[in-house]
Parts: sequence; C-alpha cells; structure tokens
Amino acid sequence: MAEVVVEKWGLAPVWSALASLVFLWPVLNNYAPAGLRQWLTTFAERLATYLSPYLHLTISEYGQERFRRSDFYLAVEAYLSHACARRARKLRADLGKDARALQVSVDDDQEVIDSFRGATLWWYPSKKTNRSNVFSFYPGEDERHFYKLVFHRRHRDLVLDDYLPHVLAEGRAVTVSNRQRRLFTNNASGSSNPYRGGKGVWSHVPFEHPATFDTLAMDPDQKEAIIDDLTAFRDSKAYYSKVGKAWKRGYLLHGPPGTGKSTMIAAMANFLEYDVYDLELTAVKSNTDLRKLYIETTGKSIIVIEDIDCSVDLTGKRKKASDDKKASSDGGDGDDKPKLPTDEAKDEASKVTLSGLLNFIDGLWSACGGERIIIFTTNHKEKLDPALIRRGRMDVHIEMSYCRFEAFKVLAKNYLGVEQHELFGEIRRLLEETDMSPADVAENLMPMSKRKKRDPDACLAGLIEALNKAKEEAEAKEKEEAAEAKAAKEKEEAAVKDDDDEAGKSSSDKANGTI
Ligand SMILES: Nc1ncnc2c1ncn2[C@@H]1O[C@H](COP(=O)(O)OP(=O)(O)OP(=O)(O)O)[C@@H](O)[C@H]1O
Ligand SMILES: [Mg+2]
Repeated sequence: MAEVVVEKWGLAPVWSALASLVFLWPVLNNYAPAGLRQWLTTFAERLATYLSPYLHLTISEYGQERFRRSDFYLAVEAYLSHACARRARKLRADLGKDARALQVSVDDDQEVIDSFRGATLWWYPSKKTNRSNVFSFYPGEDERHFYKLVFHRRHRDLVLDDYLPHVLAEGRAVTVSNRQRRLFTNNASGSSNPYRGGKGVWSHVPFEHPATFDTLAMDPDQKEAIIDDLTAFRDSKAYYSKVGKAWKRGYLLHGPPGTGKSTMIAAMANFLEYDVYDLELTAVKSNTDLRKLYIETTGKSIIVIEDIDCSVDLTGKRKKASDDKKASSDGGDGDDKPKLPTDEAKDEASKVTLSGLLNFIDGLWSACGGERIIIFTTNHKEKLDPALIRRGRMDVHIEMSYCRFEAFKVLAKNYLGVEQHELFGEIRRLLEETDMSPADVAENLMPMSKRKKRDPDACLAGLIEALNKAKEEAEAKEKEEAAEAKAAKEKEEAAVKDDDDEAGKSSSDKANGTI
C-alpha cells in the first residue's frame, strides 16, 4: 500500500509571535547563527501550514515496502500523465502502443491542477535528494520521488473517501490500456543512450520483436509442449500458492548458434504478453546489485540471461572449503539467507558469483512480485555448473537443434508462402543427412538482392545447392578427422612398441649383467 501522510502540526497559533517574526525576520535571517536560522525557517513553515486552510498529502514512490515502487504512486503517475493531460501547461507527445496512435501526456515534473466534484486539487511532483554519503541498500533511497497533493481542508472527506480511490482506479485503467510492452536493459550507460525511462536501475525501449510461435521453425510436437507449459504457468497462480512455490519458472534454451534461441524468447514474450528484461551479467558489479535488479523487475515479465556460459565465470565446481569464507560474504554457497547491507557494502567491488546467481534464481528474494519467467541461453550446456541448471531451478530444458524437414516447412511457408513443392522431397533427404541451422536455411530462402525476385523455385534450388555444399564440407571434415585420429593412433602404437623394445632390451642387458 502507498504511504499516505496528511501533514498536520499541533502548534498553537501565536499571533504576537508571528508579528514579531515578520518584523525581525530580515535581521534574524542575516545575523542569527545557522542553527537558529534553520529552526526559525522550520517554525515559520509549520506556522504557515497551520494557519493555511490547505492540507498537504504526500504519496511516496517507495511506500512501506521499501523495495518495490508503490502501486499507488504508479497509479498516480499514470493518472496524471494521461487522465489529466489536457489540464497541464507543459505536455509531451509520443507515439503510443504499437506506434499507431499519438499519445499526449504531462511532461515530467509538471504541476497539474485537477478538479473533482467541484473541488480543486493541485498535484506537485517532487523529489528529495539524500545528501549523505552513506551507502544505501534500498532502491530509491538516494533520490526520493513523491507527489504532493494540496486541497482545501473542507474537501478532506471528499478527497480521502472518493477522490483518491478514483485516482487509483483511473490510474490502473490507464496503465492497462496504454500498456506498451517493454524491453529492459541494465546496460544502457552514458547520457547519449537512446533508452528512456532511466529513473531506476533498468532502462527500456518498446518491445517490438515480431517473432511468434507461428513463425518459429521447430518440431511441432516440441512447440506444442512449450506452448502448453507456458499456458499452464500463466494460469496457475492459485496452484503455485497452494503448493507453496514462488510463481516463477526457469527455462534453459541450449543449442548451436542460429537455431532460434533468441527468437524463441521473443515468441514466448509475445505469446504471454510479458515484458522482457535482458540482463547483461557482465555489467552487474556485485551480488547486491544483482538482487537490486531483480527487485526492480515487475511481475508478468521474462528475465533473460543470454549466453550464460560466456557472461561470468560460473563454470566448474562450486567453491571449495578454502574459498568458502569469501563465498559466504558474497552471498553464501547457494543459501537463501538475505545478507545484511553492511556485509554487502563491504563487498562492493566483487563481481557476480555463482552463489549470487543461484540466490537470484531461487533465493528468498526471488518470490517478490510473482509471475516471472527466467530464461538462460547457452551454446554449451555441458560447460554449466549442474547446480545452476538442475530441475527446480531451470524447470524446462529445451534443446534447439538443427533444421529438420518439419521446421523447414514452417520457414518455407513464412518466407516463400509455399506449402508444397516438387523439390521438398530432395530437401527432406538432405536435411536428414546434413546439419544446417534454421538461420542458414532462412538466409537461403530470403535473397536480399532487389533484382532477384523471391522466386520459390530459385530459392529452393539455391537451398539444395547450399545443403549439398554443406554436406560435402561435413564429409571432407569427417574424413580429415578420421585420418588425423588414425595417424594419432598409429603414432601412439609406435611409441608403445618402442617402449616395449626398450624395456625388453634393458631386461636382457640386466640378465647379462651389462649395467
Ligand atoms: N527456429 C527458428 N525459427 C525461425 N527463425 C529462426 C529460427 N532459428 C533461427 N532463425 C532465424 O535466424 C536468426 C538468428 O536466430 P537466433 O538469434 O534466434 O539464434 P540463436 O540460437 O539465438 O543464436 P546464438 O546462439 O548465436 O545467439 C533469427 O533472426 C531468425 O530469423
Ligand atoms: Mg541468441
């Protein structure tokens, strides 16, 4: 719930004090010591507030839940940006959802005057900067954003009982109707970056990848199973809560380059209508930062770590006893215990560790917010630590493999609009015998030369040529490897024979007493 504070101070109105203050103010302001000046300023403010018939109401970005932006604050933001856009003096125009309609909203940090059932209300967006140099564990602690609502005290009941619920409902409705899905990144540093919305640790752009399960080329049964799994996950809130599990699911996508792992992620996001958080692990300084990033993600989202084997040194066994001391200060060896801020602060310089990542996936913090999918992709599943990808952490392992005939049919339909063709028989045979990635097959079905029309006959003939070439190259490579293996074996056998001869010679020498 949002933190709503109605400010009211109980100081008695002292008219004479006020009059003296007004007269003495210029003198005091120039000559009084700093401490007294500050006290007087506060006093004057409080007095003015007490005497004023207007009430102030504050809605903080981080309410009682210090880790998550308050729902109410977000609703107010949406309400003011869109519902009150016509009444603001400074506006911002943007292309809205799917870049189809023009959307006008209130510019950042603009005050807005609203009216409700005859009452006038003033909204002031504000922020307070924390000047202390103390390291903060909580998000939004360095700069506190809040909205201040000012209204006449005779409207107190109207505002608290009717207006605020109205703002909450309208704000939520605006959020739903304007929801443009977003692609977030944690690696958009520098002022010249094209990303917007950089208040938090994530920056974002609209998510516009067009891939869907219809355009994804893979075995139809495997595809069906994945769609079923996703649907079951999306509809299982009650089930997850009944069995006492956090509402999240892990997918490991593995396979050679160009087999559609990234395309699959886009298809999943479009199918579920979730946002995507593309987590660049190499840009994360420490396990603490990793946790902050997780906490700042919203529900209904897919968190992706691409090429997990290359991102961070997570390979090999988990740390041995000698390293345990260090590991425990990094976040523990897979234990889910939240660490004290001071422990983490000391460890600021350290990089993300395997244990930090395990905590990220299924530590206690991972249950915040709910409805999340975590996806890792890799070209080398065998290089990953088994702890990272065990069932329960990565619930579903999906192998994306080379293009076979069923997958090819999807590509032919998408790229050429062809469902049947006389060359399909030969292509089927070649695809069974040759490993070619869907990316390479697709490339052959999409000639980029303007002069070449997308002629299915020519494209399919070109694909057959490419497949034959790939087959020949694979056979030549196989022969070369076989020859190399044979040469190595012969060399080894010759070495063993030499050793035997040497051993036989020395034992006969010994028997003859020549040494
Ligand atoms: N299964 C597929 N279905 C449809 N298109 C595909 C498929 N696989 C690859 N492609 C096409 O090939 C291109 C590259 O695929 P993608 O980036 O998804 O591969 P990847 O497995 O993520 O590769 P890498 O391991 O190098 O990251 C995509 O833009 C897409 O057009
Ligand atoms: Mg990829």
